Amino acid sequence: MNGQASMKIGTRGSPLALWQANEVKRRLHQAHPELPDEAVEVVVITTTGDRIRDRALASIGGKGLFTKEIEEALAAGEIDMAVHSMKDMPTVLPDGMEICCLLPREDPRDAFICNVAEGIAGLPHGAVVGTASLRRQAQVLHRRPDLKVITFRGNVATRLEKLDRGEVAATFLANAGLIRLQRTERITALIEPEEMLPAVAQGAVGVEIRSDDEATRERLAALHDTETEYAVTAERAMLAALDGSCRTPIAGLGLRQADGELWLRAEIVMPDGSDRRATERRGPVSDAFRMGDDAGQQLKRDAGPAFLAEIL
Ligand SMILES: NCc1[nH]cc(CCC(=O)O)c1CC(=O)O
Repeated sequence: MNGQASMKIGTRGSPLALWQANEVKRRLHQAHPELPDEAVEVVVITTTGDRIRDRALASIGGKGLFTKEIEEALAAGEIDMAVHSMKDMPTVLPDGMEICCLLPREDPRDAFICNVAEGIAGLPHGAVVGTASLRRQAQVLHRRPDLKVITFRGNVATRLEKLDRGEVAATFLANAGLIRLQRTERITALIEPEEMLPAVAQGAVGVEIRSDDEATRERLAALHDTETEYAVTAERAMLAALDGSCRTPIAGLGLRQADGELWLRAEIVMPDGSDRRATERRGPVSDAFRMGDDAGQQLKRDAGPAFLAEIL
């Protein structure tokens, strides 16, 4: 930071994004108590993804719908850092940008929210489930081919209202988001990874900077969580090997085991639930990237061109 200029944190304006940006601000002040409150400023940036409300994001295609405008502001020096849900981050960042900091990961599990059943298995035959996530759609249809999945967008509050109006029997949301927005009272059940493997990097918040901005990098170093880095590195390497994104039916979760090894599980599922490929790896955390890349390559080989054409 030079002179009197404040550090600017760029973020989307959704309640969840704002919470995450303010959490980075809070942690910056905690790590650097000498920083006055006004030295760190949260700047809201509207993205293409925020403007599109009426269509399934998956049908629009293109990566980085929620990151493009924010990265442009970062490149232009209008902001000094961008706070993102790592789940929504493309695997390839623009030249000159990097994620230098990951906050300690929140619970990566999905939450099942429903007014008529205790879990997926208890849903009535043919029940309607709402989700905007191709991954959740594919996974729930794989388990329950009789269910009907409809596209379900909007922020957390909007989705819960639609559920209460009976538009759908159930929906899924990331537990991490519900915890951050203090809406966990709406959770019917948390879904174990064995039942529904979460999205790559779900629950992880990352901070992106310009690679040449040493001052901001140093400030953020105190906030970085290496445990989160191991898991997210393996998961994102797997996603990158498949050339996937948060809009593809790909799931992955790295967990540190009691013996210190990293355990990575990964799966790809046909959007209609009709087919699934899964693999796992165990190894030292120093191999996180290689394990993820290897798992992704294997899923690619196992699936073959026809399967891949359906999911990418
Ligand atoms: N794609 C939207 C999105 N991006 C991150 C989260 C939740 C928070 C997180 O995973 O860190 C959500 C909402 C959801 O999937 O329920």
